[in-house]
Amino acid sequence: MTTLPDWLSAETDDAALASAIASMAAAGVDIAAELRQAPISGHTGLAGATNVQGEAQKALDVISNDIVLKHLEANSVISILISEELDEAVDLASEGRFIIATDPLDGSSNLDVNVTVGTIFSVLPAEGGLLQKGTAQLAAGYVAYGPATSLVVRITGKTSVFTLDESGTWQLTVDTAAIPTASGEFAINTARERFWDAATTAYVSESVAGETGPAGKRYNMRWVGSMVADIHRILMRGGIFLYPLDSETQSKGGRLRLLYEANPMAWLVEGAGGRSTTGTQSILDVEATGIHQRIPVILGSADEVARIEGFYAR
Ligand SMILES: O=P(O)(O)OC[C@H]1O[C@](O)(COP(=O)(O)O)[C@@H](O)[C@@H]1O
Ligand SMILES: [Mg+2]
Ligand SMILES: [Mg+2]
Repeated sequence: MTTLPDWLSAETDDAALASAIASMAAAGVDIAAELRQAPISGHTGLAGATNVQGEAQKALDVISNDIVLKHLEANSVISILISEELDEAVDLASEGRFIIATDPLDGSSNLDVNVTVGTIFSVLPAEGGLLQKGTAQLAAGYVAYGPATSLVVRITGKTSVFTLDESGTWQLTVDTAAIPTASGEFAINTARERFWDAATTAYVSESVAGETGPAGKRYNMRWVGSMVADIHRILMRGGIFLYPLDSETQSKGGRLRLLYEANPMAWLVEGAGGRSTTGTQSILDVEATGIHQRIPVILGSADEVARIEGFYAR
């Protein structure tokens, strides 16, 4: 049995980096325990506050953020925490070497219906400052709280998947995730069609036309509404996830956040042989201009990402 500590020591000689990842994995174990009890403890509802993005916080958004903060405060290698739920970056250990950017609870609109949610994190070098490109990441990961609790993690090599066992140990269940190059599954919120740009409209209508259209192949559509769940499906069996820039999100720059949603997911998807783009450039090359910056996100099977890039290039 390969456990997370074995994997970490095989993937990096940097014990401090390994401990930063282990702290996020430990936070995931605690958040999983909260989520299992949430309908009983009554924590699925609103917290009564809004975050810096103007979104109503769920009680579990706040609880998950507090759990992450507790684990990171206890680890002297962590210098700064950036979180979806915190307006400003939080200074932790002054000598710490790493910044963690996190979405402590992704997909929280799915909490009251018992559908998979997640915790996403990115590890950056402290010396690079708050605003770094995705290419500067030292590691990234997410925890998916579904029928099984999964931890997906990558330092700079392969993307691996762990499953939480009954004793609270992360056991390696997929050594090297490999996203199939070709796929017939796309994920997009089609209720936003009236806001889409020409490239997105063309990509989706060609997909929906299936084997009788120009794509010459049948497609299926899936949209969980939790990015972690949609990306986990793509990591395990291929597909493409799209939250493109549209006329409604244009003024904000997009819907999803660069530092703690797009960058870590792009890091993991690319480690599994998939691709990432905003439509016009690699997500990992986007200059960060704010800790809560939003960007358009397209991720997944290489052939499908290339197909939509073709529409953006026209
Ligand atoms: O409401 P929509 O348009 O379906 O958007 C869903 C997307 O928003 C998110 O819920 C945003 O994340 P948070 O729940 O962390 O705010 C993603 O997980 C998901 O992909
Ligand atoms: Mg999110
Ligand atoms: Mg969130």
